[in-house]
Amino acid sequence: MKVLISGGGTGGHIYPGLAIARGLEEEFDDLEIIFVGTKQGLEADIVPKAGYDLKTISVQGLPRKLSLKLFKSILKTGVGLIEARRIVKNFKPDIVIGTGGYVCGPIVLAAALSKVPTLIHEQNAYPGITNKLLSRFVDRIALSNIDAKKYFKSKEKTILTGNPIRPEILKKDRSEALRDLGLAEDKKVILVFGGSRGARSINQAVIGLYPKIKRSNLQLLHITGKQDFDFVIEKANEMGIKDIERGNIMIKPYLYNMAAALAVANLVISRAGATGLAEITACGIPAILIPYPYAAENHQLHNAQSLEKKGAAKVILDDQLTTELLNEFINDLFTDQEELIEMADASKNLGQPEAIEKLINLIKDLLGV
Ligand SMILES: CC(=O)N[C@H]1[C@@H](OP(=O)(O)OP(=O)(O)OC[C@H]2O[C@@H](n3ccc(=O)[nH]c3=O)[C@H](O)[C@@H]2O)O[C@H](CO)[C@@H](O)[C@@H]1O
Repeated sequence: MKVLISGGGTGGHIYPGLAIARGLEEEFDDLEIIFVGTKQGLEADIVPKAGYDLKTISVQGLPRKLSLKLFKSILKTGVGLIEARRIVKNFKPDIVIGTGGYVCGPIVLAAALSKVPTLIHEQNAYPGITNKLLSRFVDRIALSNIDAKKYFKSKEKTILTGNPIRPEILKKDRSEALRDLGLAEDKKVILVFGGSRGARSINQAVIGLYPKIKRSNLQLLHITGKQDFDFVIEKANEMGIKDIERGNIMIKPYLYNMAAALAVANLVISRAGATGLAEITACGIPAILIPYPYAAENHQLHNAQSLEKKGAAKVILDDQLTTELLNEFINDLFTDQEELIEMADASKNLGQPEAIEKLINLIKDLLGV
């Protein structure tokens, strides 16, 4: 069976595609999978590292305003559509799956026009523009959140599946993960990450925690995002925290082994992207969430509040984030372990580890196998 998966731009769109690929591999023996993305998106780095072939097309997001840039983008999308048609014609997929990001536009459209079965997956309660446009052409629209349904005209095509998690995330053993990461067995771990690209405001507030964490019996695994890594290291050096791989603080630009990080985390501090939250809850980790304030329709605030309401997370607004406030939250949570345990239970209750199975069943239905 040949499967073409497209999703790109940020990790939140790519990892659900990788989860589907892994899920299909567990189900089918005779499988050929390729991914389609752009050279500029994070997929160009992540997908080959995950062991899959990535074909690229030239496409870029359309600016909302009338401008020369809009004209150029339309032209590029036209070229992308020709490239996408060629890929579909040559690869002859049995199904094409889009997991969001503008790169899915040409490839899923080219497949639908060639009568190849198509499925798109929407991670957010507020759908992305590409998925909204594609919804008219595709066979099925898988949703992570039922709130997204109202935004799609073809409601009969929608089906609630949840957000698929890479199977390795659910299987990772904590002791093995601690060894993989080089962290100590006897200290609790706080995992910090600002989505797939990092978050400057979170990094700045977390840097302020270093001196205290250094002296505490907590360990900090701080994933800064590639852009901020040098800046964070410089600040750490200025604070005299040179031995960054030892004194309770580990700083990384990006982690390809997120399964290990999630297996060891006793608390997560992060943005509130839908894919990250699906992983955090599937692993039952309590969280302090700082939603990205400029996400479309403020959907990260919506994501974060739905965890907060169920007792799985604390929410700090980006403009109120300070080292002192973070410190206070961390102190309270690690002093009152009972609350941390309750939050972990609430988080676990929200997790949907079965989402991957639902998606695989949907794919099987579409293929009639
Ligand atoms: C700014 C913005 O609009 N962000 C959107 C983007 O977030 P973003 O791309 O940041 O996605 P998420 O936070 O949802 O997920 C991050 C993903 O990257 C992985 N990861 C992260 C860091 C790392 O070092 N290694 C690693 O593997 C995580 O395990 C997770 O799978 O897509 C999400 C899903 O459509 C949306 O909900 C977010 O609102």
